[in-house]
Amino acid sequence: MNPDICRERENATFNTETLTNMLDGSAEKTRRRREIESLVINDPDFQHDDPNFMSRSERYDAAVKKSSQMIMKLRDYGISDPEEIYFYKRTARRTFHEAFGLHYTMFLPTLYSQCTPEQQKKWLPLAENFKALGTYAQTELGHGTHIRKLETTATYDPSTQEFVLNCPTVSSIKWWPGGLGKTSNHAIVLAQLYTLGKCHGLHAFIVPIRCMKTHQPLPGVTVGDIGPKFGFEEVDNGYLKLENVRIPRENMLMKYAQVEPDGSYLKPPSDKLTYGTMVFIRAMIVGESARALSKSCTIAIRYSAVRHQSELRPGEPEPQILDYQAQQYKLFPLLAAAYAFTFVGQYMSDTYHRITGHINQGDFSQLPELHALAAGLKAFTTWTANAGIEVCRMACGGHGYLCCSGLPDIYVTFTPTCTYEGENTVMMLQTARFLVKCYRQAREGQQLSGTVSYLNEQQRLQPQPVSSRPTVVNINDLASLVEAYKLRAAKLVEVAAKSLQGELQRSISQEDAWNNSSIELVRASDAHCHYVVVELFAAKLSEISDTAVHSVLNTLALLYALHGITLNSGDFLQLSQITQRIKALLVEIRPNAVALVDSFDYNDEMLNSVLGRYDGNVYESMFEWAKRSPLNRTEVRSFIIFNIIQKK
Ligand SMILES: CCCCCCCCCCCCCCCCCCCCCC(=O)SCCNC(=O)CCNC(=O)[C@H](O)C(C)(C)COP(=O)(O)OP(=O)(O)OC[C@H]1O[C@@H](n2cnc3c(N)ncnc32)[C@H](O)[C@@H]1OP(=O)(O)O
Ligand SMILES: Cc1cc2nc3c(=O)[nH]c(=O)nc-3n(C[C@H](O)[C@H](O)[C@H](O)COP(=O)(O)OP(=O)(O)OC[C@H]3O[C@@H](n4cnc5c(N)ncnc54)[C@H](O)[C@@H]3O)c2cc1C
Repeated sequence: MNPDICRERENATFNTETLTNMLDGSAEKTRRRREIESLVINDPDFQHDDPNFMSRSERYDAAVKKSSQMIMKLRDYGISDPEEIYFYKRTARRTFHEAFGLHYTMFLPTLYSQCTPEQQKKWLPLAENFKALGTYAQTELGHGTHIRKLETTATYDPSTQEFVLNCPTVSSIKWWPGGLGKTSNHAIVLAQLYTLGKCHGLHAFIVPIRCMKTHQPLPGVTVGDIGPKFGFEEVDNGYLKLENVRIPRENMLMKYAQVEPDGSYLKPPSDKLTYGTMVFIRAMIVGESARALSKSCTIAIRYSAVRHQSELRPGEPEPQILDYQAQQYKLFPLLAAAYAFTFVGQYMSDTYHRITGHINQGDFSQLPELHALAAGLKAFTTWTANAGIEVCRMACGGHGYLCCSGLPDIYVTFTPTCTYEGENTVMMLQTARFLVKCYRQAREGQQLSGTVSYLNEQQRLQPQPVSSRPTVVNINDLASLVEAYKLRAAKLVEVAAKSLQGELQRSISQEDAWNNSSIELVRASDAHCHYVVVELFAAKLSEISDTAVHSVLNTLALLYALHGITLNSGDFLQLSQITQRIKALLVEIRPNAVALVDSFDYNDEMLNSVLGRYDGNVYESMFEWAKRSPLNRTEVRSFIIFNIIQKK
């Protein structure tokens, strides 16, 4: 064990186990999570080669093998609780995606949420037993964001009681779905429904694409892999062209909208229910942001504790790079964000399950808020985490650029979360749409509840000009900082609403007014989400009874809130003390930095980083890793070089 890292742990002011238990929910939950993780870590079947030394095809094959092994083993162990399955899989996957990822994250959830009981009876046993291996095929070459314009059609033929599916143009070819290229034999296809000559918009259909016996593409189906990408090398994101593919009427997901045998159409209670799976994944991605950022911080902070570089004082030994204020300023606000997002992720998951419970009972009243919250927080947390991973990588200097640091893999695997499941700017604009609507309702005297209830105060604040509103009062008091964020959000929602109003007064169309105000609208959403994160972090503190843990998390929460103010200082009144206070907080956090990342409790196998190793023995491991590079298998690799040298 590296002596520096041992000393860091000895000097921590709190018990890491207590904090880990809190993050997991209880000591028992920590015990069970670790038990599940050790099933993977101690399993010789999961000691695969490092994917970085494999070709793309080898990576895909290994990912398929791993996915099928996971299915068998989960069955053998009798693990069926979704959360426990998730723990098992994320340990086995490590930083990467799994070959059957879309089957779990989108195909199955769509079947659970959008099938009638009869459809569930047919499809769930097939899907849960992996006979029907599925993906979610929505995006087309021409459209990913604006899904109302998708071109794939499903036309009902009452004479045979079938839908006929077609991708009529090049731009309508389905493009991107994970697991579509080579793995899946079924797809949930989103298509424009036509019945009795009328288009009823997007609906979801279960489409068999490959033979369940031979795995060959079915007649009318052209399907394949879209080629190498920025990351996701083990995933066969695919294309799909459907030409007169017939499926039975029962293959339309009919929990909400229905097509009767004679072709008559029954409307759903809300046409946005077809978008339900996207809301689910957006809600879950918030927690994924926390995990990607906490892993990156674990690597960068542990490494910064063992890396010595430069001189602080002449003649003295080189200090740990974690002692440089500039290094702390890069990493500790990210560490604080990782904790904040962990709590926000838990909140988002709870909120999703609570509101979907109401939706299942027929109460759709909270759907708009759920959509706005999931869209906004997905965008807010993925943007921050995405940028933060890169900061962590650069904070490791040159070694951060090596794949064995783990950071490049975390980055390329995480960065598409800013794009998939709703491009982030577009998601922020969806949240803004909700906020502006709420703002107008509040102005009309309606009492708002939930995360937007602060907009009720617009009325009270109305006579005051925006610039004279109170701002940060006490920079050491979290409640006061929450208030400052609340006022900033209220102010920026008002600015956006007024911009819209101003544009409309110039008698331009609603749509153009919206486009001309989109910078203000995105800023309003960003401010709203930032407020929600600070609020939830502060609320979490009130649940913590352990004094030492409370104290260190309070320091992190203050840093998160104050750092956010300095990044957006134009929106707050500038307070000269804030930078000084931030510097003091960095000093406070310094002795606990390693213990705070230890509390995330990532074991070495999951972290997969030579720089972030628990024992801090980074240099020995880097050398061992380098020796395994395929280029080192022979001393003379390229005979071209050899020939050149010989000619000289
Ligand atoms: C911890 C333990 C846990 C245990 C369990 C753990 C298990 C799981 C673990 C999971 C780990 C995670 C990792 C994931 C990795 C997976 C890889 C994923 C791969 C990626 C897959 C994909 O990438 S798959 C394609 C996604 N592709 C989009 O994402 C398209 C975006 N594009 C749109 O989504 C629409 O195009 C867009 C823009 C809204 C406009 O839609 P539009 O034109 O129809 O609507 P308008 O804008 O006109 O709005 C009209 C009104 O609809 C309202 N509204 C709109 N949407 C609504 C909605 N969803 N719900 C309610 N209301 C909605 C709106 O608010 C308006 O309301 P109002 O009128 O009242 O104002
Ligand atoms: C790794 C990966 C996996 C994926 N997996 C799947 C999958 O399994 N299934 C599936 O169906 N899809 C999948 N996708 C596709 C993904 O959902 C889309 O790429 C995503 O929804 C964004 O759509 P787009 O590509 O059309 O971007 P575009 O909408 O073309 O975005 C390009 C730019 O235009 C801007 N823009 C677009 N519309 C607006 C607007 N209204 N206002 C302001 N700015 C706007 C955006 O902000 C962005 O800057 C995947 C994508 C990736 C990268």
